[in-house]
Amino acid sequence: MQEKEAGMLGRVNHIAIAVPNLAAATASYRDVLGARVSPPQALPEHGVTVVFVELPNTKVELLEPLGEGSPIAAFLEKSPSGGMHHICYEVDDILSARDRLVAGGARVLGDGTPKTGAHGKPVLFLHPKDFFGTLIELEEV
Ligand SMILES: CC[C@@H](C(=O)O)C(=O)SCCNC(=O)CCNC(=O)[C@H](O)C(C)(C)COP(=O)(O)OP(=O)(O)OC[C@H]1O[C@@H](n2cnc3c(N)ncnc32)[C@H](O)[C@@H]1OP(=O)(O)O
Ligand SMILES: [Co+2]
Repeated sequence: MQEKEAGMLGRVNHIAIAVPNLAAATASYRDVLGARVSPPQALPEHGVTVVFVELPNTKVELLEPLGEGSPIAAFLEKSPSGGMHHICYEVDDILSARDRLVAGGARVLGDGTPKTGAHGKPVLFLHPKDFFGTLIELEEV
């Protein structure tokens, strides 16, 4: 895979954890870990409902499946108690990042057209098999 141009990735926007029960996970982060947690956002176009745990230097996204055909259903079948699901890096220009990654041999999931993510920004996903078993999300900020 071609070396990515230096400086393509910005901050870690969030680390995502898939959970079987979002209300229980929210209560645990709020009441046991003492964290500030946003209200749930249902995102049917992504097949998930999410909350964000607000941290000083980044966020944790807790997500549970929403509706039929959720992209995280199979993940939770394999890991019924939940698990680390993806890491989201910020990029300045998601289309140029996509084109550079595809030119370098990486697989962009879906048809390569960015979707609007939980923060109302364009997002794309890169196949976990291309990045050491880690699902990568890119969010344009
Ligand atoms: C809230 C909106 C947005 C935001 O703004 O933050 C989001 O975060 S939405 C989050 C949910 N949406 C997505 O995850 C979209 C991208 N994901 C997908 O398209 C799929 O999950 C997938 C990556 C294609 C996997 O789909 P799955 O049905 O599990 O396919 P397979 O069972 O064939 O898996 C293939 C292979 O990949 C391994 N895998 C699956 N998920 C992950 C993961 N999260 N991390 C690492 N590896 C993963 C899976 O185990 C298979 O491996 P093998 O069994 O070794 O082949
Ligand atoms: Co995400």
